[in-house]
This record gives sequence, C-alpha cells and structure tokens, in this order.
Amino acid sequence: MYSSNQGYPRMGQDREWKRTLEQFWKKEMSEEEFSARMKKLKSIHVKKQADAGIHIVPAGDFTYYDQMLDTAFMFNLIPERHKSDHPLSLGSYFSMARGSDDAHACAMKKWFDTNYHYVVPEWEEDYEPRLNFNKPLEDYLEAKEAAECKPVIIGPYTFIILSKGCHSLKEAADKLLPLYIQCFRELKEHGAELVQVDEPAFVYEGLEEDLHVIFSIYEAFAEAVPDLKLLIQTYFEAPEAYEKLTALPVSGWGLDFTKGNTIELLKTHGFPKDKILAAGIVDGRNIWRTNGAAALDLLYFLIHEVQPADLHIQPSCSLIHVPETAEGEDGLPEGLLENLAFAQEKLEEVVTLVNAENADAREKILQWSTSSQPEAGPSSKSLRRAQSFSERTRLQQRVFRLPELPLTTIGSLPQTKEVRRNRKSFKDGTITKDQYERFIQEETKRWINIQEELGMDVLVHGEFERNDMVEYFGENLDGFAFTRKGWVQSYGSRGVKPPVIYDDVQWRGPITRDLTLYAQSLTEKPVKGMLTGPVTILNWSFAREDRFSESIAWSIAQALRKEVHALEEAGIRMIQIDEPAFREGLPLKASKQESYSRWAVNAFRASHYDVKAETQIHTHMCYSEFSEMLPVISEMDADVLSIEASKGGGELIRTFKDFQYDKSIGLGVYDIHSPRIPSVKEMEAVIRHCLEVLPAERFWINPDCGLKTRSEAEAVKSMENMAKAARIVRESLKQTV
Ligand code: MET
Ligand SMILES: [Zn+2]
Repeated sequence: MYSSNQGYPRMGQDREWKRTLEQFWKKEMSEEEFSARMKKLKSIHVKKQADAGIHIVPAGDFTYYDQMLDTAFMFNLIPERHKSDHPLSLGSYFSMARGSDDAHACAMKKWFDTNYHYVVPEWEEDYEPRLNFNKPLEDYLEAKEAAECKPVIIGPYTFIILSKGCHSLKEAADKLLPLYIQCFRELKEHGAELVQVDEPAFVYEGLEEDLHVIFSIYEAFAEAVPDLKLLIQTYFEAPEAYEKLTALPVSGWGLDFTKGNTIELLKTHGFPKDKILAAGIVDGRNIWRTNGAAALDLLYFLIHEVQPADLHIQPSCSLIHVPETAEGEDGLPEGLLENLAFAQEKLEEVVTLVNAENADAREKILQWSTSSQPEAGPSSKSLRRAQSFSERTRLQQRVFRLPELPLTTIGSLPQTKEVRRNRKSFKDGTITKDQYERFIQEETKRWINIQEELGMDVLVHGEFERNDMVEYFGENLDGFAFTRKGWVQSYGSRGVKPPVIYDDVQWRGPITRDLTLYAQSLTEKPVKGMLTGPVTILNWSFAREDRFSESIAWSIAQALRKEVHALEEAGIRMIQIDEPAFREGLPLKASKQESYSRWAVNAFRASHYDVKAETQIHTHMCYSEFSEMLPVISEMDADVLSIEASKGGGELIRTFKDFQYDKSIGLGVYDIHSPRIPSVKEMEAVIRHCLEVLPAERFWINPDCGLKTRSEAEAVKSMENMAKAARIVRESLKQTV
C-alpha cells in the first residue's frame, strides 16, 4: 500500500504565495526574483509532503494562478487579444487571468461544486494548438530530486468540456491528442512511471454520449506510450458509466470514496483486475478528522478488492480546498482543535491509514472523531410572501420613485490600505473601538457623498466594517469559530478563511442595523441593508458533517430573519440578501439536484418571507454557471436580482431570450475583477444588448459584483462611466417612446 496525494494548498502557511504574486503584479519585484521565489515555494510544498511521509507526491499541481490556465497556456490556447511577441511571456499569462488595458480577461468559473475559480480556456475559430512547453515535466524534474513524484495533468476530456468556443469534442480532441502524447513521451523519457490525469468531468451525467471519443483518446495514448502508467483521477462524485469507463486501457483509477455511491459501484461491479486503485478515503473538501472506524472498514474492504501493491491511499481530491495546517490554531473554542484536520493533518491521516496493519496505528485511527447520525431536517413550510411580485413592485415604486434603469452597486466599496490598516490597529488594540467605529463612519459618509455625486439611485453603506462577507456574520452570530490561518484559495491570489460552524446558529442581536441607519441618515436616497444569505453562509463555511446541510441552512435563515426584521423595524426599506454561493452546493448529478434546489430556495425565503410588501428584497449572485438554474433562482422570489454577466462573454444574457424572468433584474454591466476601466461606449453596448432580451421597466444597472478589491480611483472612474452610459440609454429610451 502506498500513501499518495493529488495536490497541495498553494497559498503558503503565511500566504507567501499570495504576497509574491501581488508584489510582482505591483511591479515591486523583477521577473527573475518572482520565478526564483515561486520555485522555492514549490519545492517547500514538495518537501512538506515528503516529510509527512507521503510516498507519491504530485508534481505539476503548483501554479502561478490556476491549473486550467496553465494547461491552456501550455497548449498555446492564448486568445489573440492576449498575445504578445513572446509566446511564453508572463504578461500574456496574467493578462488572460486578470485582463489588461486593452484586453478583457478570460471568463472565470467555479470548479465543479467548489468555491475555487478556474480560468475558462477559449478556443478561437480554426485554432491550432501547439505545445509551448511541458509544465508537468518541468515540475517533475524539479521535484524528483526531493521526493518520489507523480506528474499531474488535466485530462483532455475535462479540459475540452470546460473550455468555451470549441464546437466539437472530437475535433478538439484530435488537435490536442498529439500534444498530450508528446508530453507523456517526454515524461517517460525523463523517468516518470506514473502520471495522474485529472478527469473530474467523468462524473457528469451525459458522459455516455461521449464515451466513443473518450475511448479513442485513451486508446491512442495506450498505443503511443504503452509503458507509461496513466492513472485517471476523478473526484467530487462517483464516475458515470462506471462499468464501461473502467474498461478504458489505462493503468489505474483514482476514485473519491467520500462522495456519491463509489463504494456501491465497487461492490456491485468489482474493480478491474491488475489496475491501480488510488482510493480517496480522507475527505479533501472538509476540515474535519476522518471518521476512523468507517475509514478502517472501507480499507478492509479495499484490501480484498485490490492487490496491496496496487492500492494507493490518498485524500479524495486536491487539498487546495482546505487550509494548510491546523497547527498553531490555539484560539478556538474548547475541544474543537482535536477534531480539525487541514491539509497537513489529512496527509498524516493518509499515512496512518497506510500503516493500519500496525496495531498502534489502528488504535490511533479509531480515536479520530466518530460522528453521530444526522438529525432530521426541517419540513418545508409555506414560505411565500403574502403579495405577488407585481403587487409588491407597485407598492414599492410608490415609496421609492426610482427612475427607469435604476443605478446601484453591489455592496462593498474599495477596501483601501487605510481601511485595512485601521481594522488591523483595532484588532491589535492600538486604536480603541470608538476610534475604529468613528473611522468606519467617516469612510461611510465620504462614500455616501461620492455615490450621490455620481448619481447612483440606490446607495450602499460600503461594507467597510467587514473583512469578509461570511466571516463578518459568523463573528456576530453564535455557533461559529474562526481559525487564525485557515486560508483557502478562491481565485488567483485571493484567499478566503471559511468559518467553522460547530454549534447551533443563533442571533445575538442587531448586527448591521446601526451602521445602515447611519448611512441612511446621510441621504434622501434609499440605502440597501446588506446581508449574506443562509445558503452562502453555509456553502462558504466548513459545516458539521453530522447534521443535514438543510438543517444548518435553516437555522442560519432563522437567525438572518431576525436581522431582516431588525432592519425593517428601524426603517430600512431595501434589504439585499446576497447568495453568490447559491449554486455551489448543487449536486453534480442532475438526478440529485432537485432536492438541493428545494431546500436552498426554502432557506433563502425563510430569511425574509414575512417582511412588508413595501420592503424591497434584493439578492445578488456571481461567478457561477447560473444559466440553467434560472427557474430555481426565480423561485427565490426576490424583488430585484443582480447577477454577474460580463465575464462569460454574454452567455447569460442569451439565456434570457428563452427564459422569461419575471422580476426585476440587473445584469452586471462590467467586470469588477479586472483593474481595467471599461469605457462608456462599452457599457452602453452591454446595456443595449441586455435590453434586447429584458424589459427596461424591470432592468437595473450595476457592476458584476462588489467593488472591495478595486482602488478608489478605479471604482470611481468605472462608476462614473457606468452612470454616463445609463444616462445615454435612458435618454434614447425616452426618444423612442
Ligand atoms: N455585497 C457583497 C459585496 O459587494 C457581495 C459580494 S458577492 C461575492 O462585496
Ligand atoms: Zn458578487
């Protein structure tokens, strides 16, 4: 039996990786120094895994930004607008990820059902990919001195399925095949024996139709590089068409035993003889200790299915979805730390499991947490608002008297150095609570004025008091705990530190009321109350595993409902309940999606359904594949939905042709992840494009998402251009009437 791993967190224990990237972007570091530092970090990651006792360490999972972007770059899938003189320039690479002055960034989407965002590769018309360089090989050569390594690469099927602009799987596969083969050959020549080929898209229903192409791909590989062992790695669910798929001519399979019915599949159909099984027993997506007794049972079963020499024990997926180590987390509620397992602790678990023949190891395993049976979730009640959307809008419009195409923003405003410095000083105790609160008020006031001057119709207070939209509510509700360094990569250099929901969630008293009221006292225009929704709080936390998700979502919704009422009673008339992570918990298999959608919609509605008809409820969503979810989103019944739309190249806009969304909606008119300032003309065009499919009476104008990551100058300038574009379109609407 071997211990193995699929991928290691990139951030660095003290977020060194993030800092290196950001310094380089700010031009505070030369390209040579940047490469040298990254190389160093990469080798530290390899060493940490080897030191933990992992036999087979992945090479090629490390990246400057994202693994899909790496793969696209390697195959020279660089859109024309990002090309520079040198095909391998870091300029092109980061311009694809983040956009540049004259080229918008590639789209970014969530990686399966996680909160990790990947860069979507683009196939341009008649594109001929070629191999720019061999990334897994380079990383392999660097790592192999320090550890026994397995190069990892994203498999062709998954790469193509997740790309955009390629019309035929077969055609794209034909173009990529020789490049993969060359990669594999070079790896073999340099001593690699086993390669992990990630094919998570094999878990999607509908795979059956593509099986013939998949077979032709892997048959070609088997023929071209017969002595190289390819291990197909799937995760987040059981693979589809298991029986047929496992007949592929490859050397082994990596399967996720923590999700879906993987065990049943093996029990029913067996596992192909003489193949390697890389068994994901330790859950790579949560932060809890493995249930030791259950893991041992599974291990005994697997030992009878597979020759020990062919059995690899590993986490269920790459560990980029969890923080690096729980060591040093000494500020947690009592008893919690013993139950936590971050990446390093998970690797220790893997190693201990491999040693399970040893009685001491078994003893240790049995002491890992054992969770009790999940309790029953809430029964679904009637959670509808008393009036229909059209009645509500009529009443609301009487109160608000908004102009056509109302202008607003999504909530957060620039978290400048000053904001962060003050927060830190408050935490460190170098300024008092009073001083801190005064600073937040000043900043809020300054921005209320800016928004008024820019002509926004619905204002926001700016969220300066929040470090993070989930953390902030977690800190102010009971039942949440916080780690010191539990960072997880979200996209690029951005990390999040998910709270841990370890106990019942309870409302302690008003959280957002006072600051919202303060902001409202400064202006005649409506200020939106700003809350993070129950489904998002759940999906962006590490929640207990011994309770049904729906039951946790429900209890968060109950707490938020009290906050909604506190705002309403204080006179706040618009409340936005953000649900950017609404889609993340959606099961990957279509057949399991309905029940999730039902309880998620219920939890959202439960957070506000009994407000007055005049109270306008907004929600916001971003950076997920929402097109197919629109009917469900509509069921959420928010009066106004703002949704990110500019990254996907107008894809979402097109879906509104077929789906009649019948409530108010603002499709984001510009991408806030890019430092690039969109021109008035550009935004005007986007708005007009939206108005081809959505009626002006129900259309709002807003950016894609909150502006916290932008500088003040960038935010002001883009809002100004957005407002100008809105005025131009409003004028022309008047003329056409
Ligand atoms: N209100 C939040 C903000 O503007 C919504 C963010 S969604 C990721 O930052
Ligand atoms: Zn957003």
